[in-house]
Amino acid sequence: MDSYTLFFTASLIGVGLYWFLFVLGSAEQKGKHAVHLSSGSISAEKVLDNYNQYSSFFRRPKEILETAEDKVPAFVDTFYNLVTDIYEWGWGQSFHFSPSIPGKSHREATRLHEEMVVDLLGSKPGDRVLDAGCGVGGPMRAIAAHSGANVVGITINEYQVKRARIHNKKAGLDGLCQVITGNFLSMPFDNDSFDAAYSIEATCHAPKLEEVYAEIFRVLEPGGMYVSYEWVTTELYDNGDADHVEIVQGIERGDALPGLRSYRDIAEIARKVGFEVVKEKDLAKPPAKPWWSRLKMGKVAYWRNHILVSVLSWIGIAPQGTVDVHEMLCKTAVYLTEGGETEIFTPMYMILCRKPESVKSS
Ligand SMILES: C=C(CC[C@@H](C)[C@H]1CC[C@H]2C3=CC[C@H]4[C@H](C)[C@@H](O)CC[C@]4(C)[C@H]3CC[C@]12C)C(C)C
Ligand SMILES: C[S@@+](CC[C@H](N)C(=O)[O-])C[C@H]1O[C@@H](n2cnc3c(N)ncnc32)[C@H](O)[C@@H]1O
Repeated sequence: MDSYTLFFTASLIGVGLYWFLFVLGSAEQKGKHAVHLSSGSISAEKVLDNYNQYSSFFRRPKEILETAEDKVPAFVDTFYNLVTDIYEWGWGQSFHFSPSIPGKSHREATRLHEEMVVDLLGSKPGDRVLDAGCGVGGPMRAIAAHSGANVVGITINEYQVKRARIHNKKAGLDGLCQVITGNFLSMPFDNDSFDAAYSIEATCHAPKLEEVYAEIFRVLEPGGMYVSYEWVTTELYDNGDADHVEIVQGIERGDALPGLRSYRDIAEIARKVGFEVVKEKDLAKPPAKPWWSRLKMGKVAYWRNHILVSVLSWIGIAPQGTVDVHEMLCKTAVYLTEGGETEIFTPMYMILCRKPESVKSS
C-alpha cells in the first residue's frame, strides 16, 4: 500500500469512528455522548455486580412489599446509578413521558406537560415549590423558567444531584433551582415550609404511596397545592389476564417499581393522609395523542444504540454491564409500549390536591 492510500484509508477510518461515536452517539439534548456513559456513583468494575443485584431484587416486584420494603430506596438509587446517563443520552433531561402533540417536537411536548404542573399549582415568583423525585432537573428548570418560582428538588440519587446542578448552572437557573440528595419518605425540610409541591413520575417508586404523600402533606403550608403524575394500571387492567400481568411485571422489573397501583387507589390515599382532592384525570386519554409513540419511533435508534454500547463496552470505554442495562431498557420499552397500546397502563394519572387551610403540621 503506498503512503497516499494509507493516509486516505486512515482518514476514512478516523472520520468513520468520529461519526459513529460523536454524531450517532450524540444526546437527544446535547450534553451527553455515548463515549461519556458512566454508571453514576458506581465504580466501573462494580457495574455488572450492581446490575445483577438489582435485577434479582426486582425479579418478583410484588413480593418486595412483603419481605424487603425497607430496601427499596437503596435499590432505586442503584437503578438510577445504572440508567441516568443512558436516559440523558437517549431521552434528554426530563425523565418522564408526555402526550405527543402533532406538529410539535418531543422537547416542546415535554415542556408543555411540565408547565401544566405549575399552571395547576398557580405558583408565582417568590413562591417556594418542592419537586419530589427531581431526576436531573429537566422539569424543575422548565417550571422555574415558566413561573419565576423557586424550586427545591430532592432525589435519592447523588449522581443526579451532581448532573442537575451542572444543568441548572448552564441554564442560568441556579438562582431559582436548588437540588439536594435525600429520601422523599423522610425529607430534611421543616413542617409547613413549602407554598406548593409536585412530583412527576417519581412517587411510583415508593413502596407505600401513603408514606410519600404524608411526607409531602407535612412540608406543605396550609392551603398549599400538590400535583402528581402517577404511574398506574387503568380500568382496563385485568389481573386474571396472563398477558396483562406479564406486561405490568415487565414494566415493574425494568423501572424499579415495587408494584404498580391501580388508578382507583390514588385519590383514596391522598384523602387518607389529609388532602382535599381537587381534580384527578388520566392525561393519556383521548383527545391526547399516544405518549408511547416516541418509544416506538425509537426502534431503529435502539439498535444503533445497542451496537454503539456493545462496541464501547468491548473496547473498554463503557463499563462492563452497560450492555446488560441497555438490553433491560430495550425490553422495558417494549412492555411500556404494550401497556400504552392496550391502554391497561398510564404514566400520567394526574391528581391535584390541597392541604386544608385549617391544618398546620407544626
Ligand atoms: C418514569 C420513569 C422513566 C420513564 C422514561 C423516561 C424511561 C422509561 C424507559 C426508558 C428508555 C427505554 C429505552 C432506552 C433505549 C433502549 C436507549 O437506547 C436510549 C434510552 C431509552 C429510550 C430509555 C429512555 C428513558 C425511558 C423512556 C420510571 C423509571 C419510573
Ligand atoms: C423517573 S425519575 C423522574 C424524575 C423527574 N421527576 C423527571 O420527570 O425528570 C424518578 C425520580 O424519583 C426519584 N426517587 C425515587 N425514589 C425516591 C426516594 N425514595 N426519595 C427521593 N427520590 C426518589 C429518583 O431518584 C428519580 O430522580
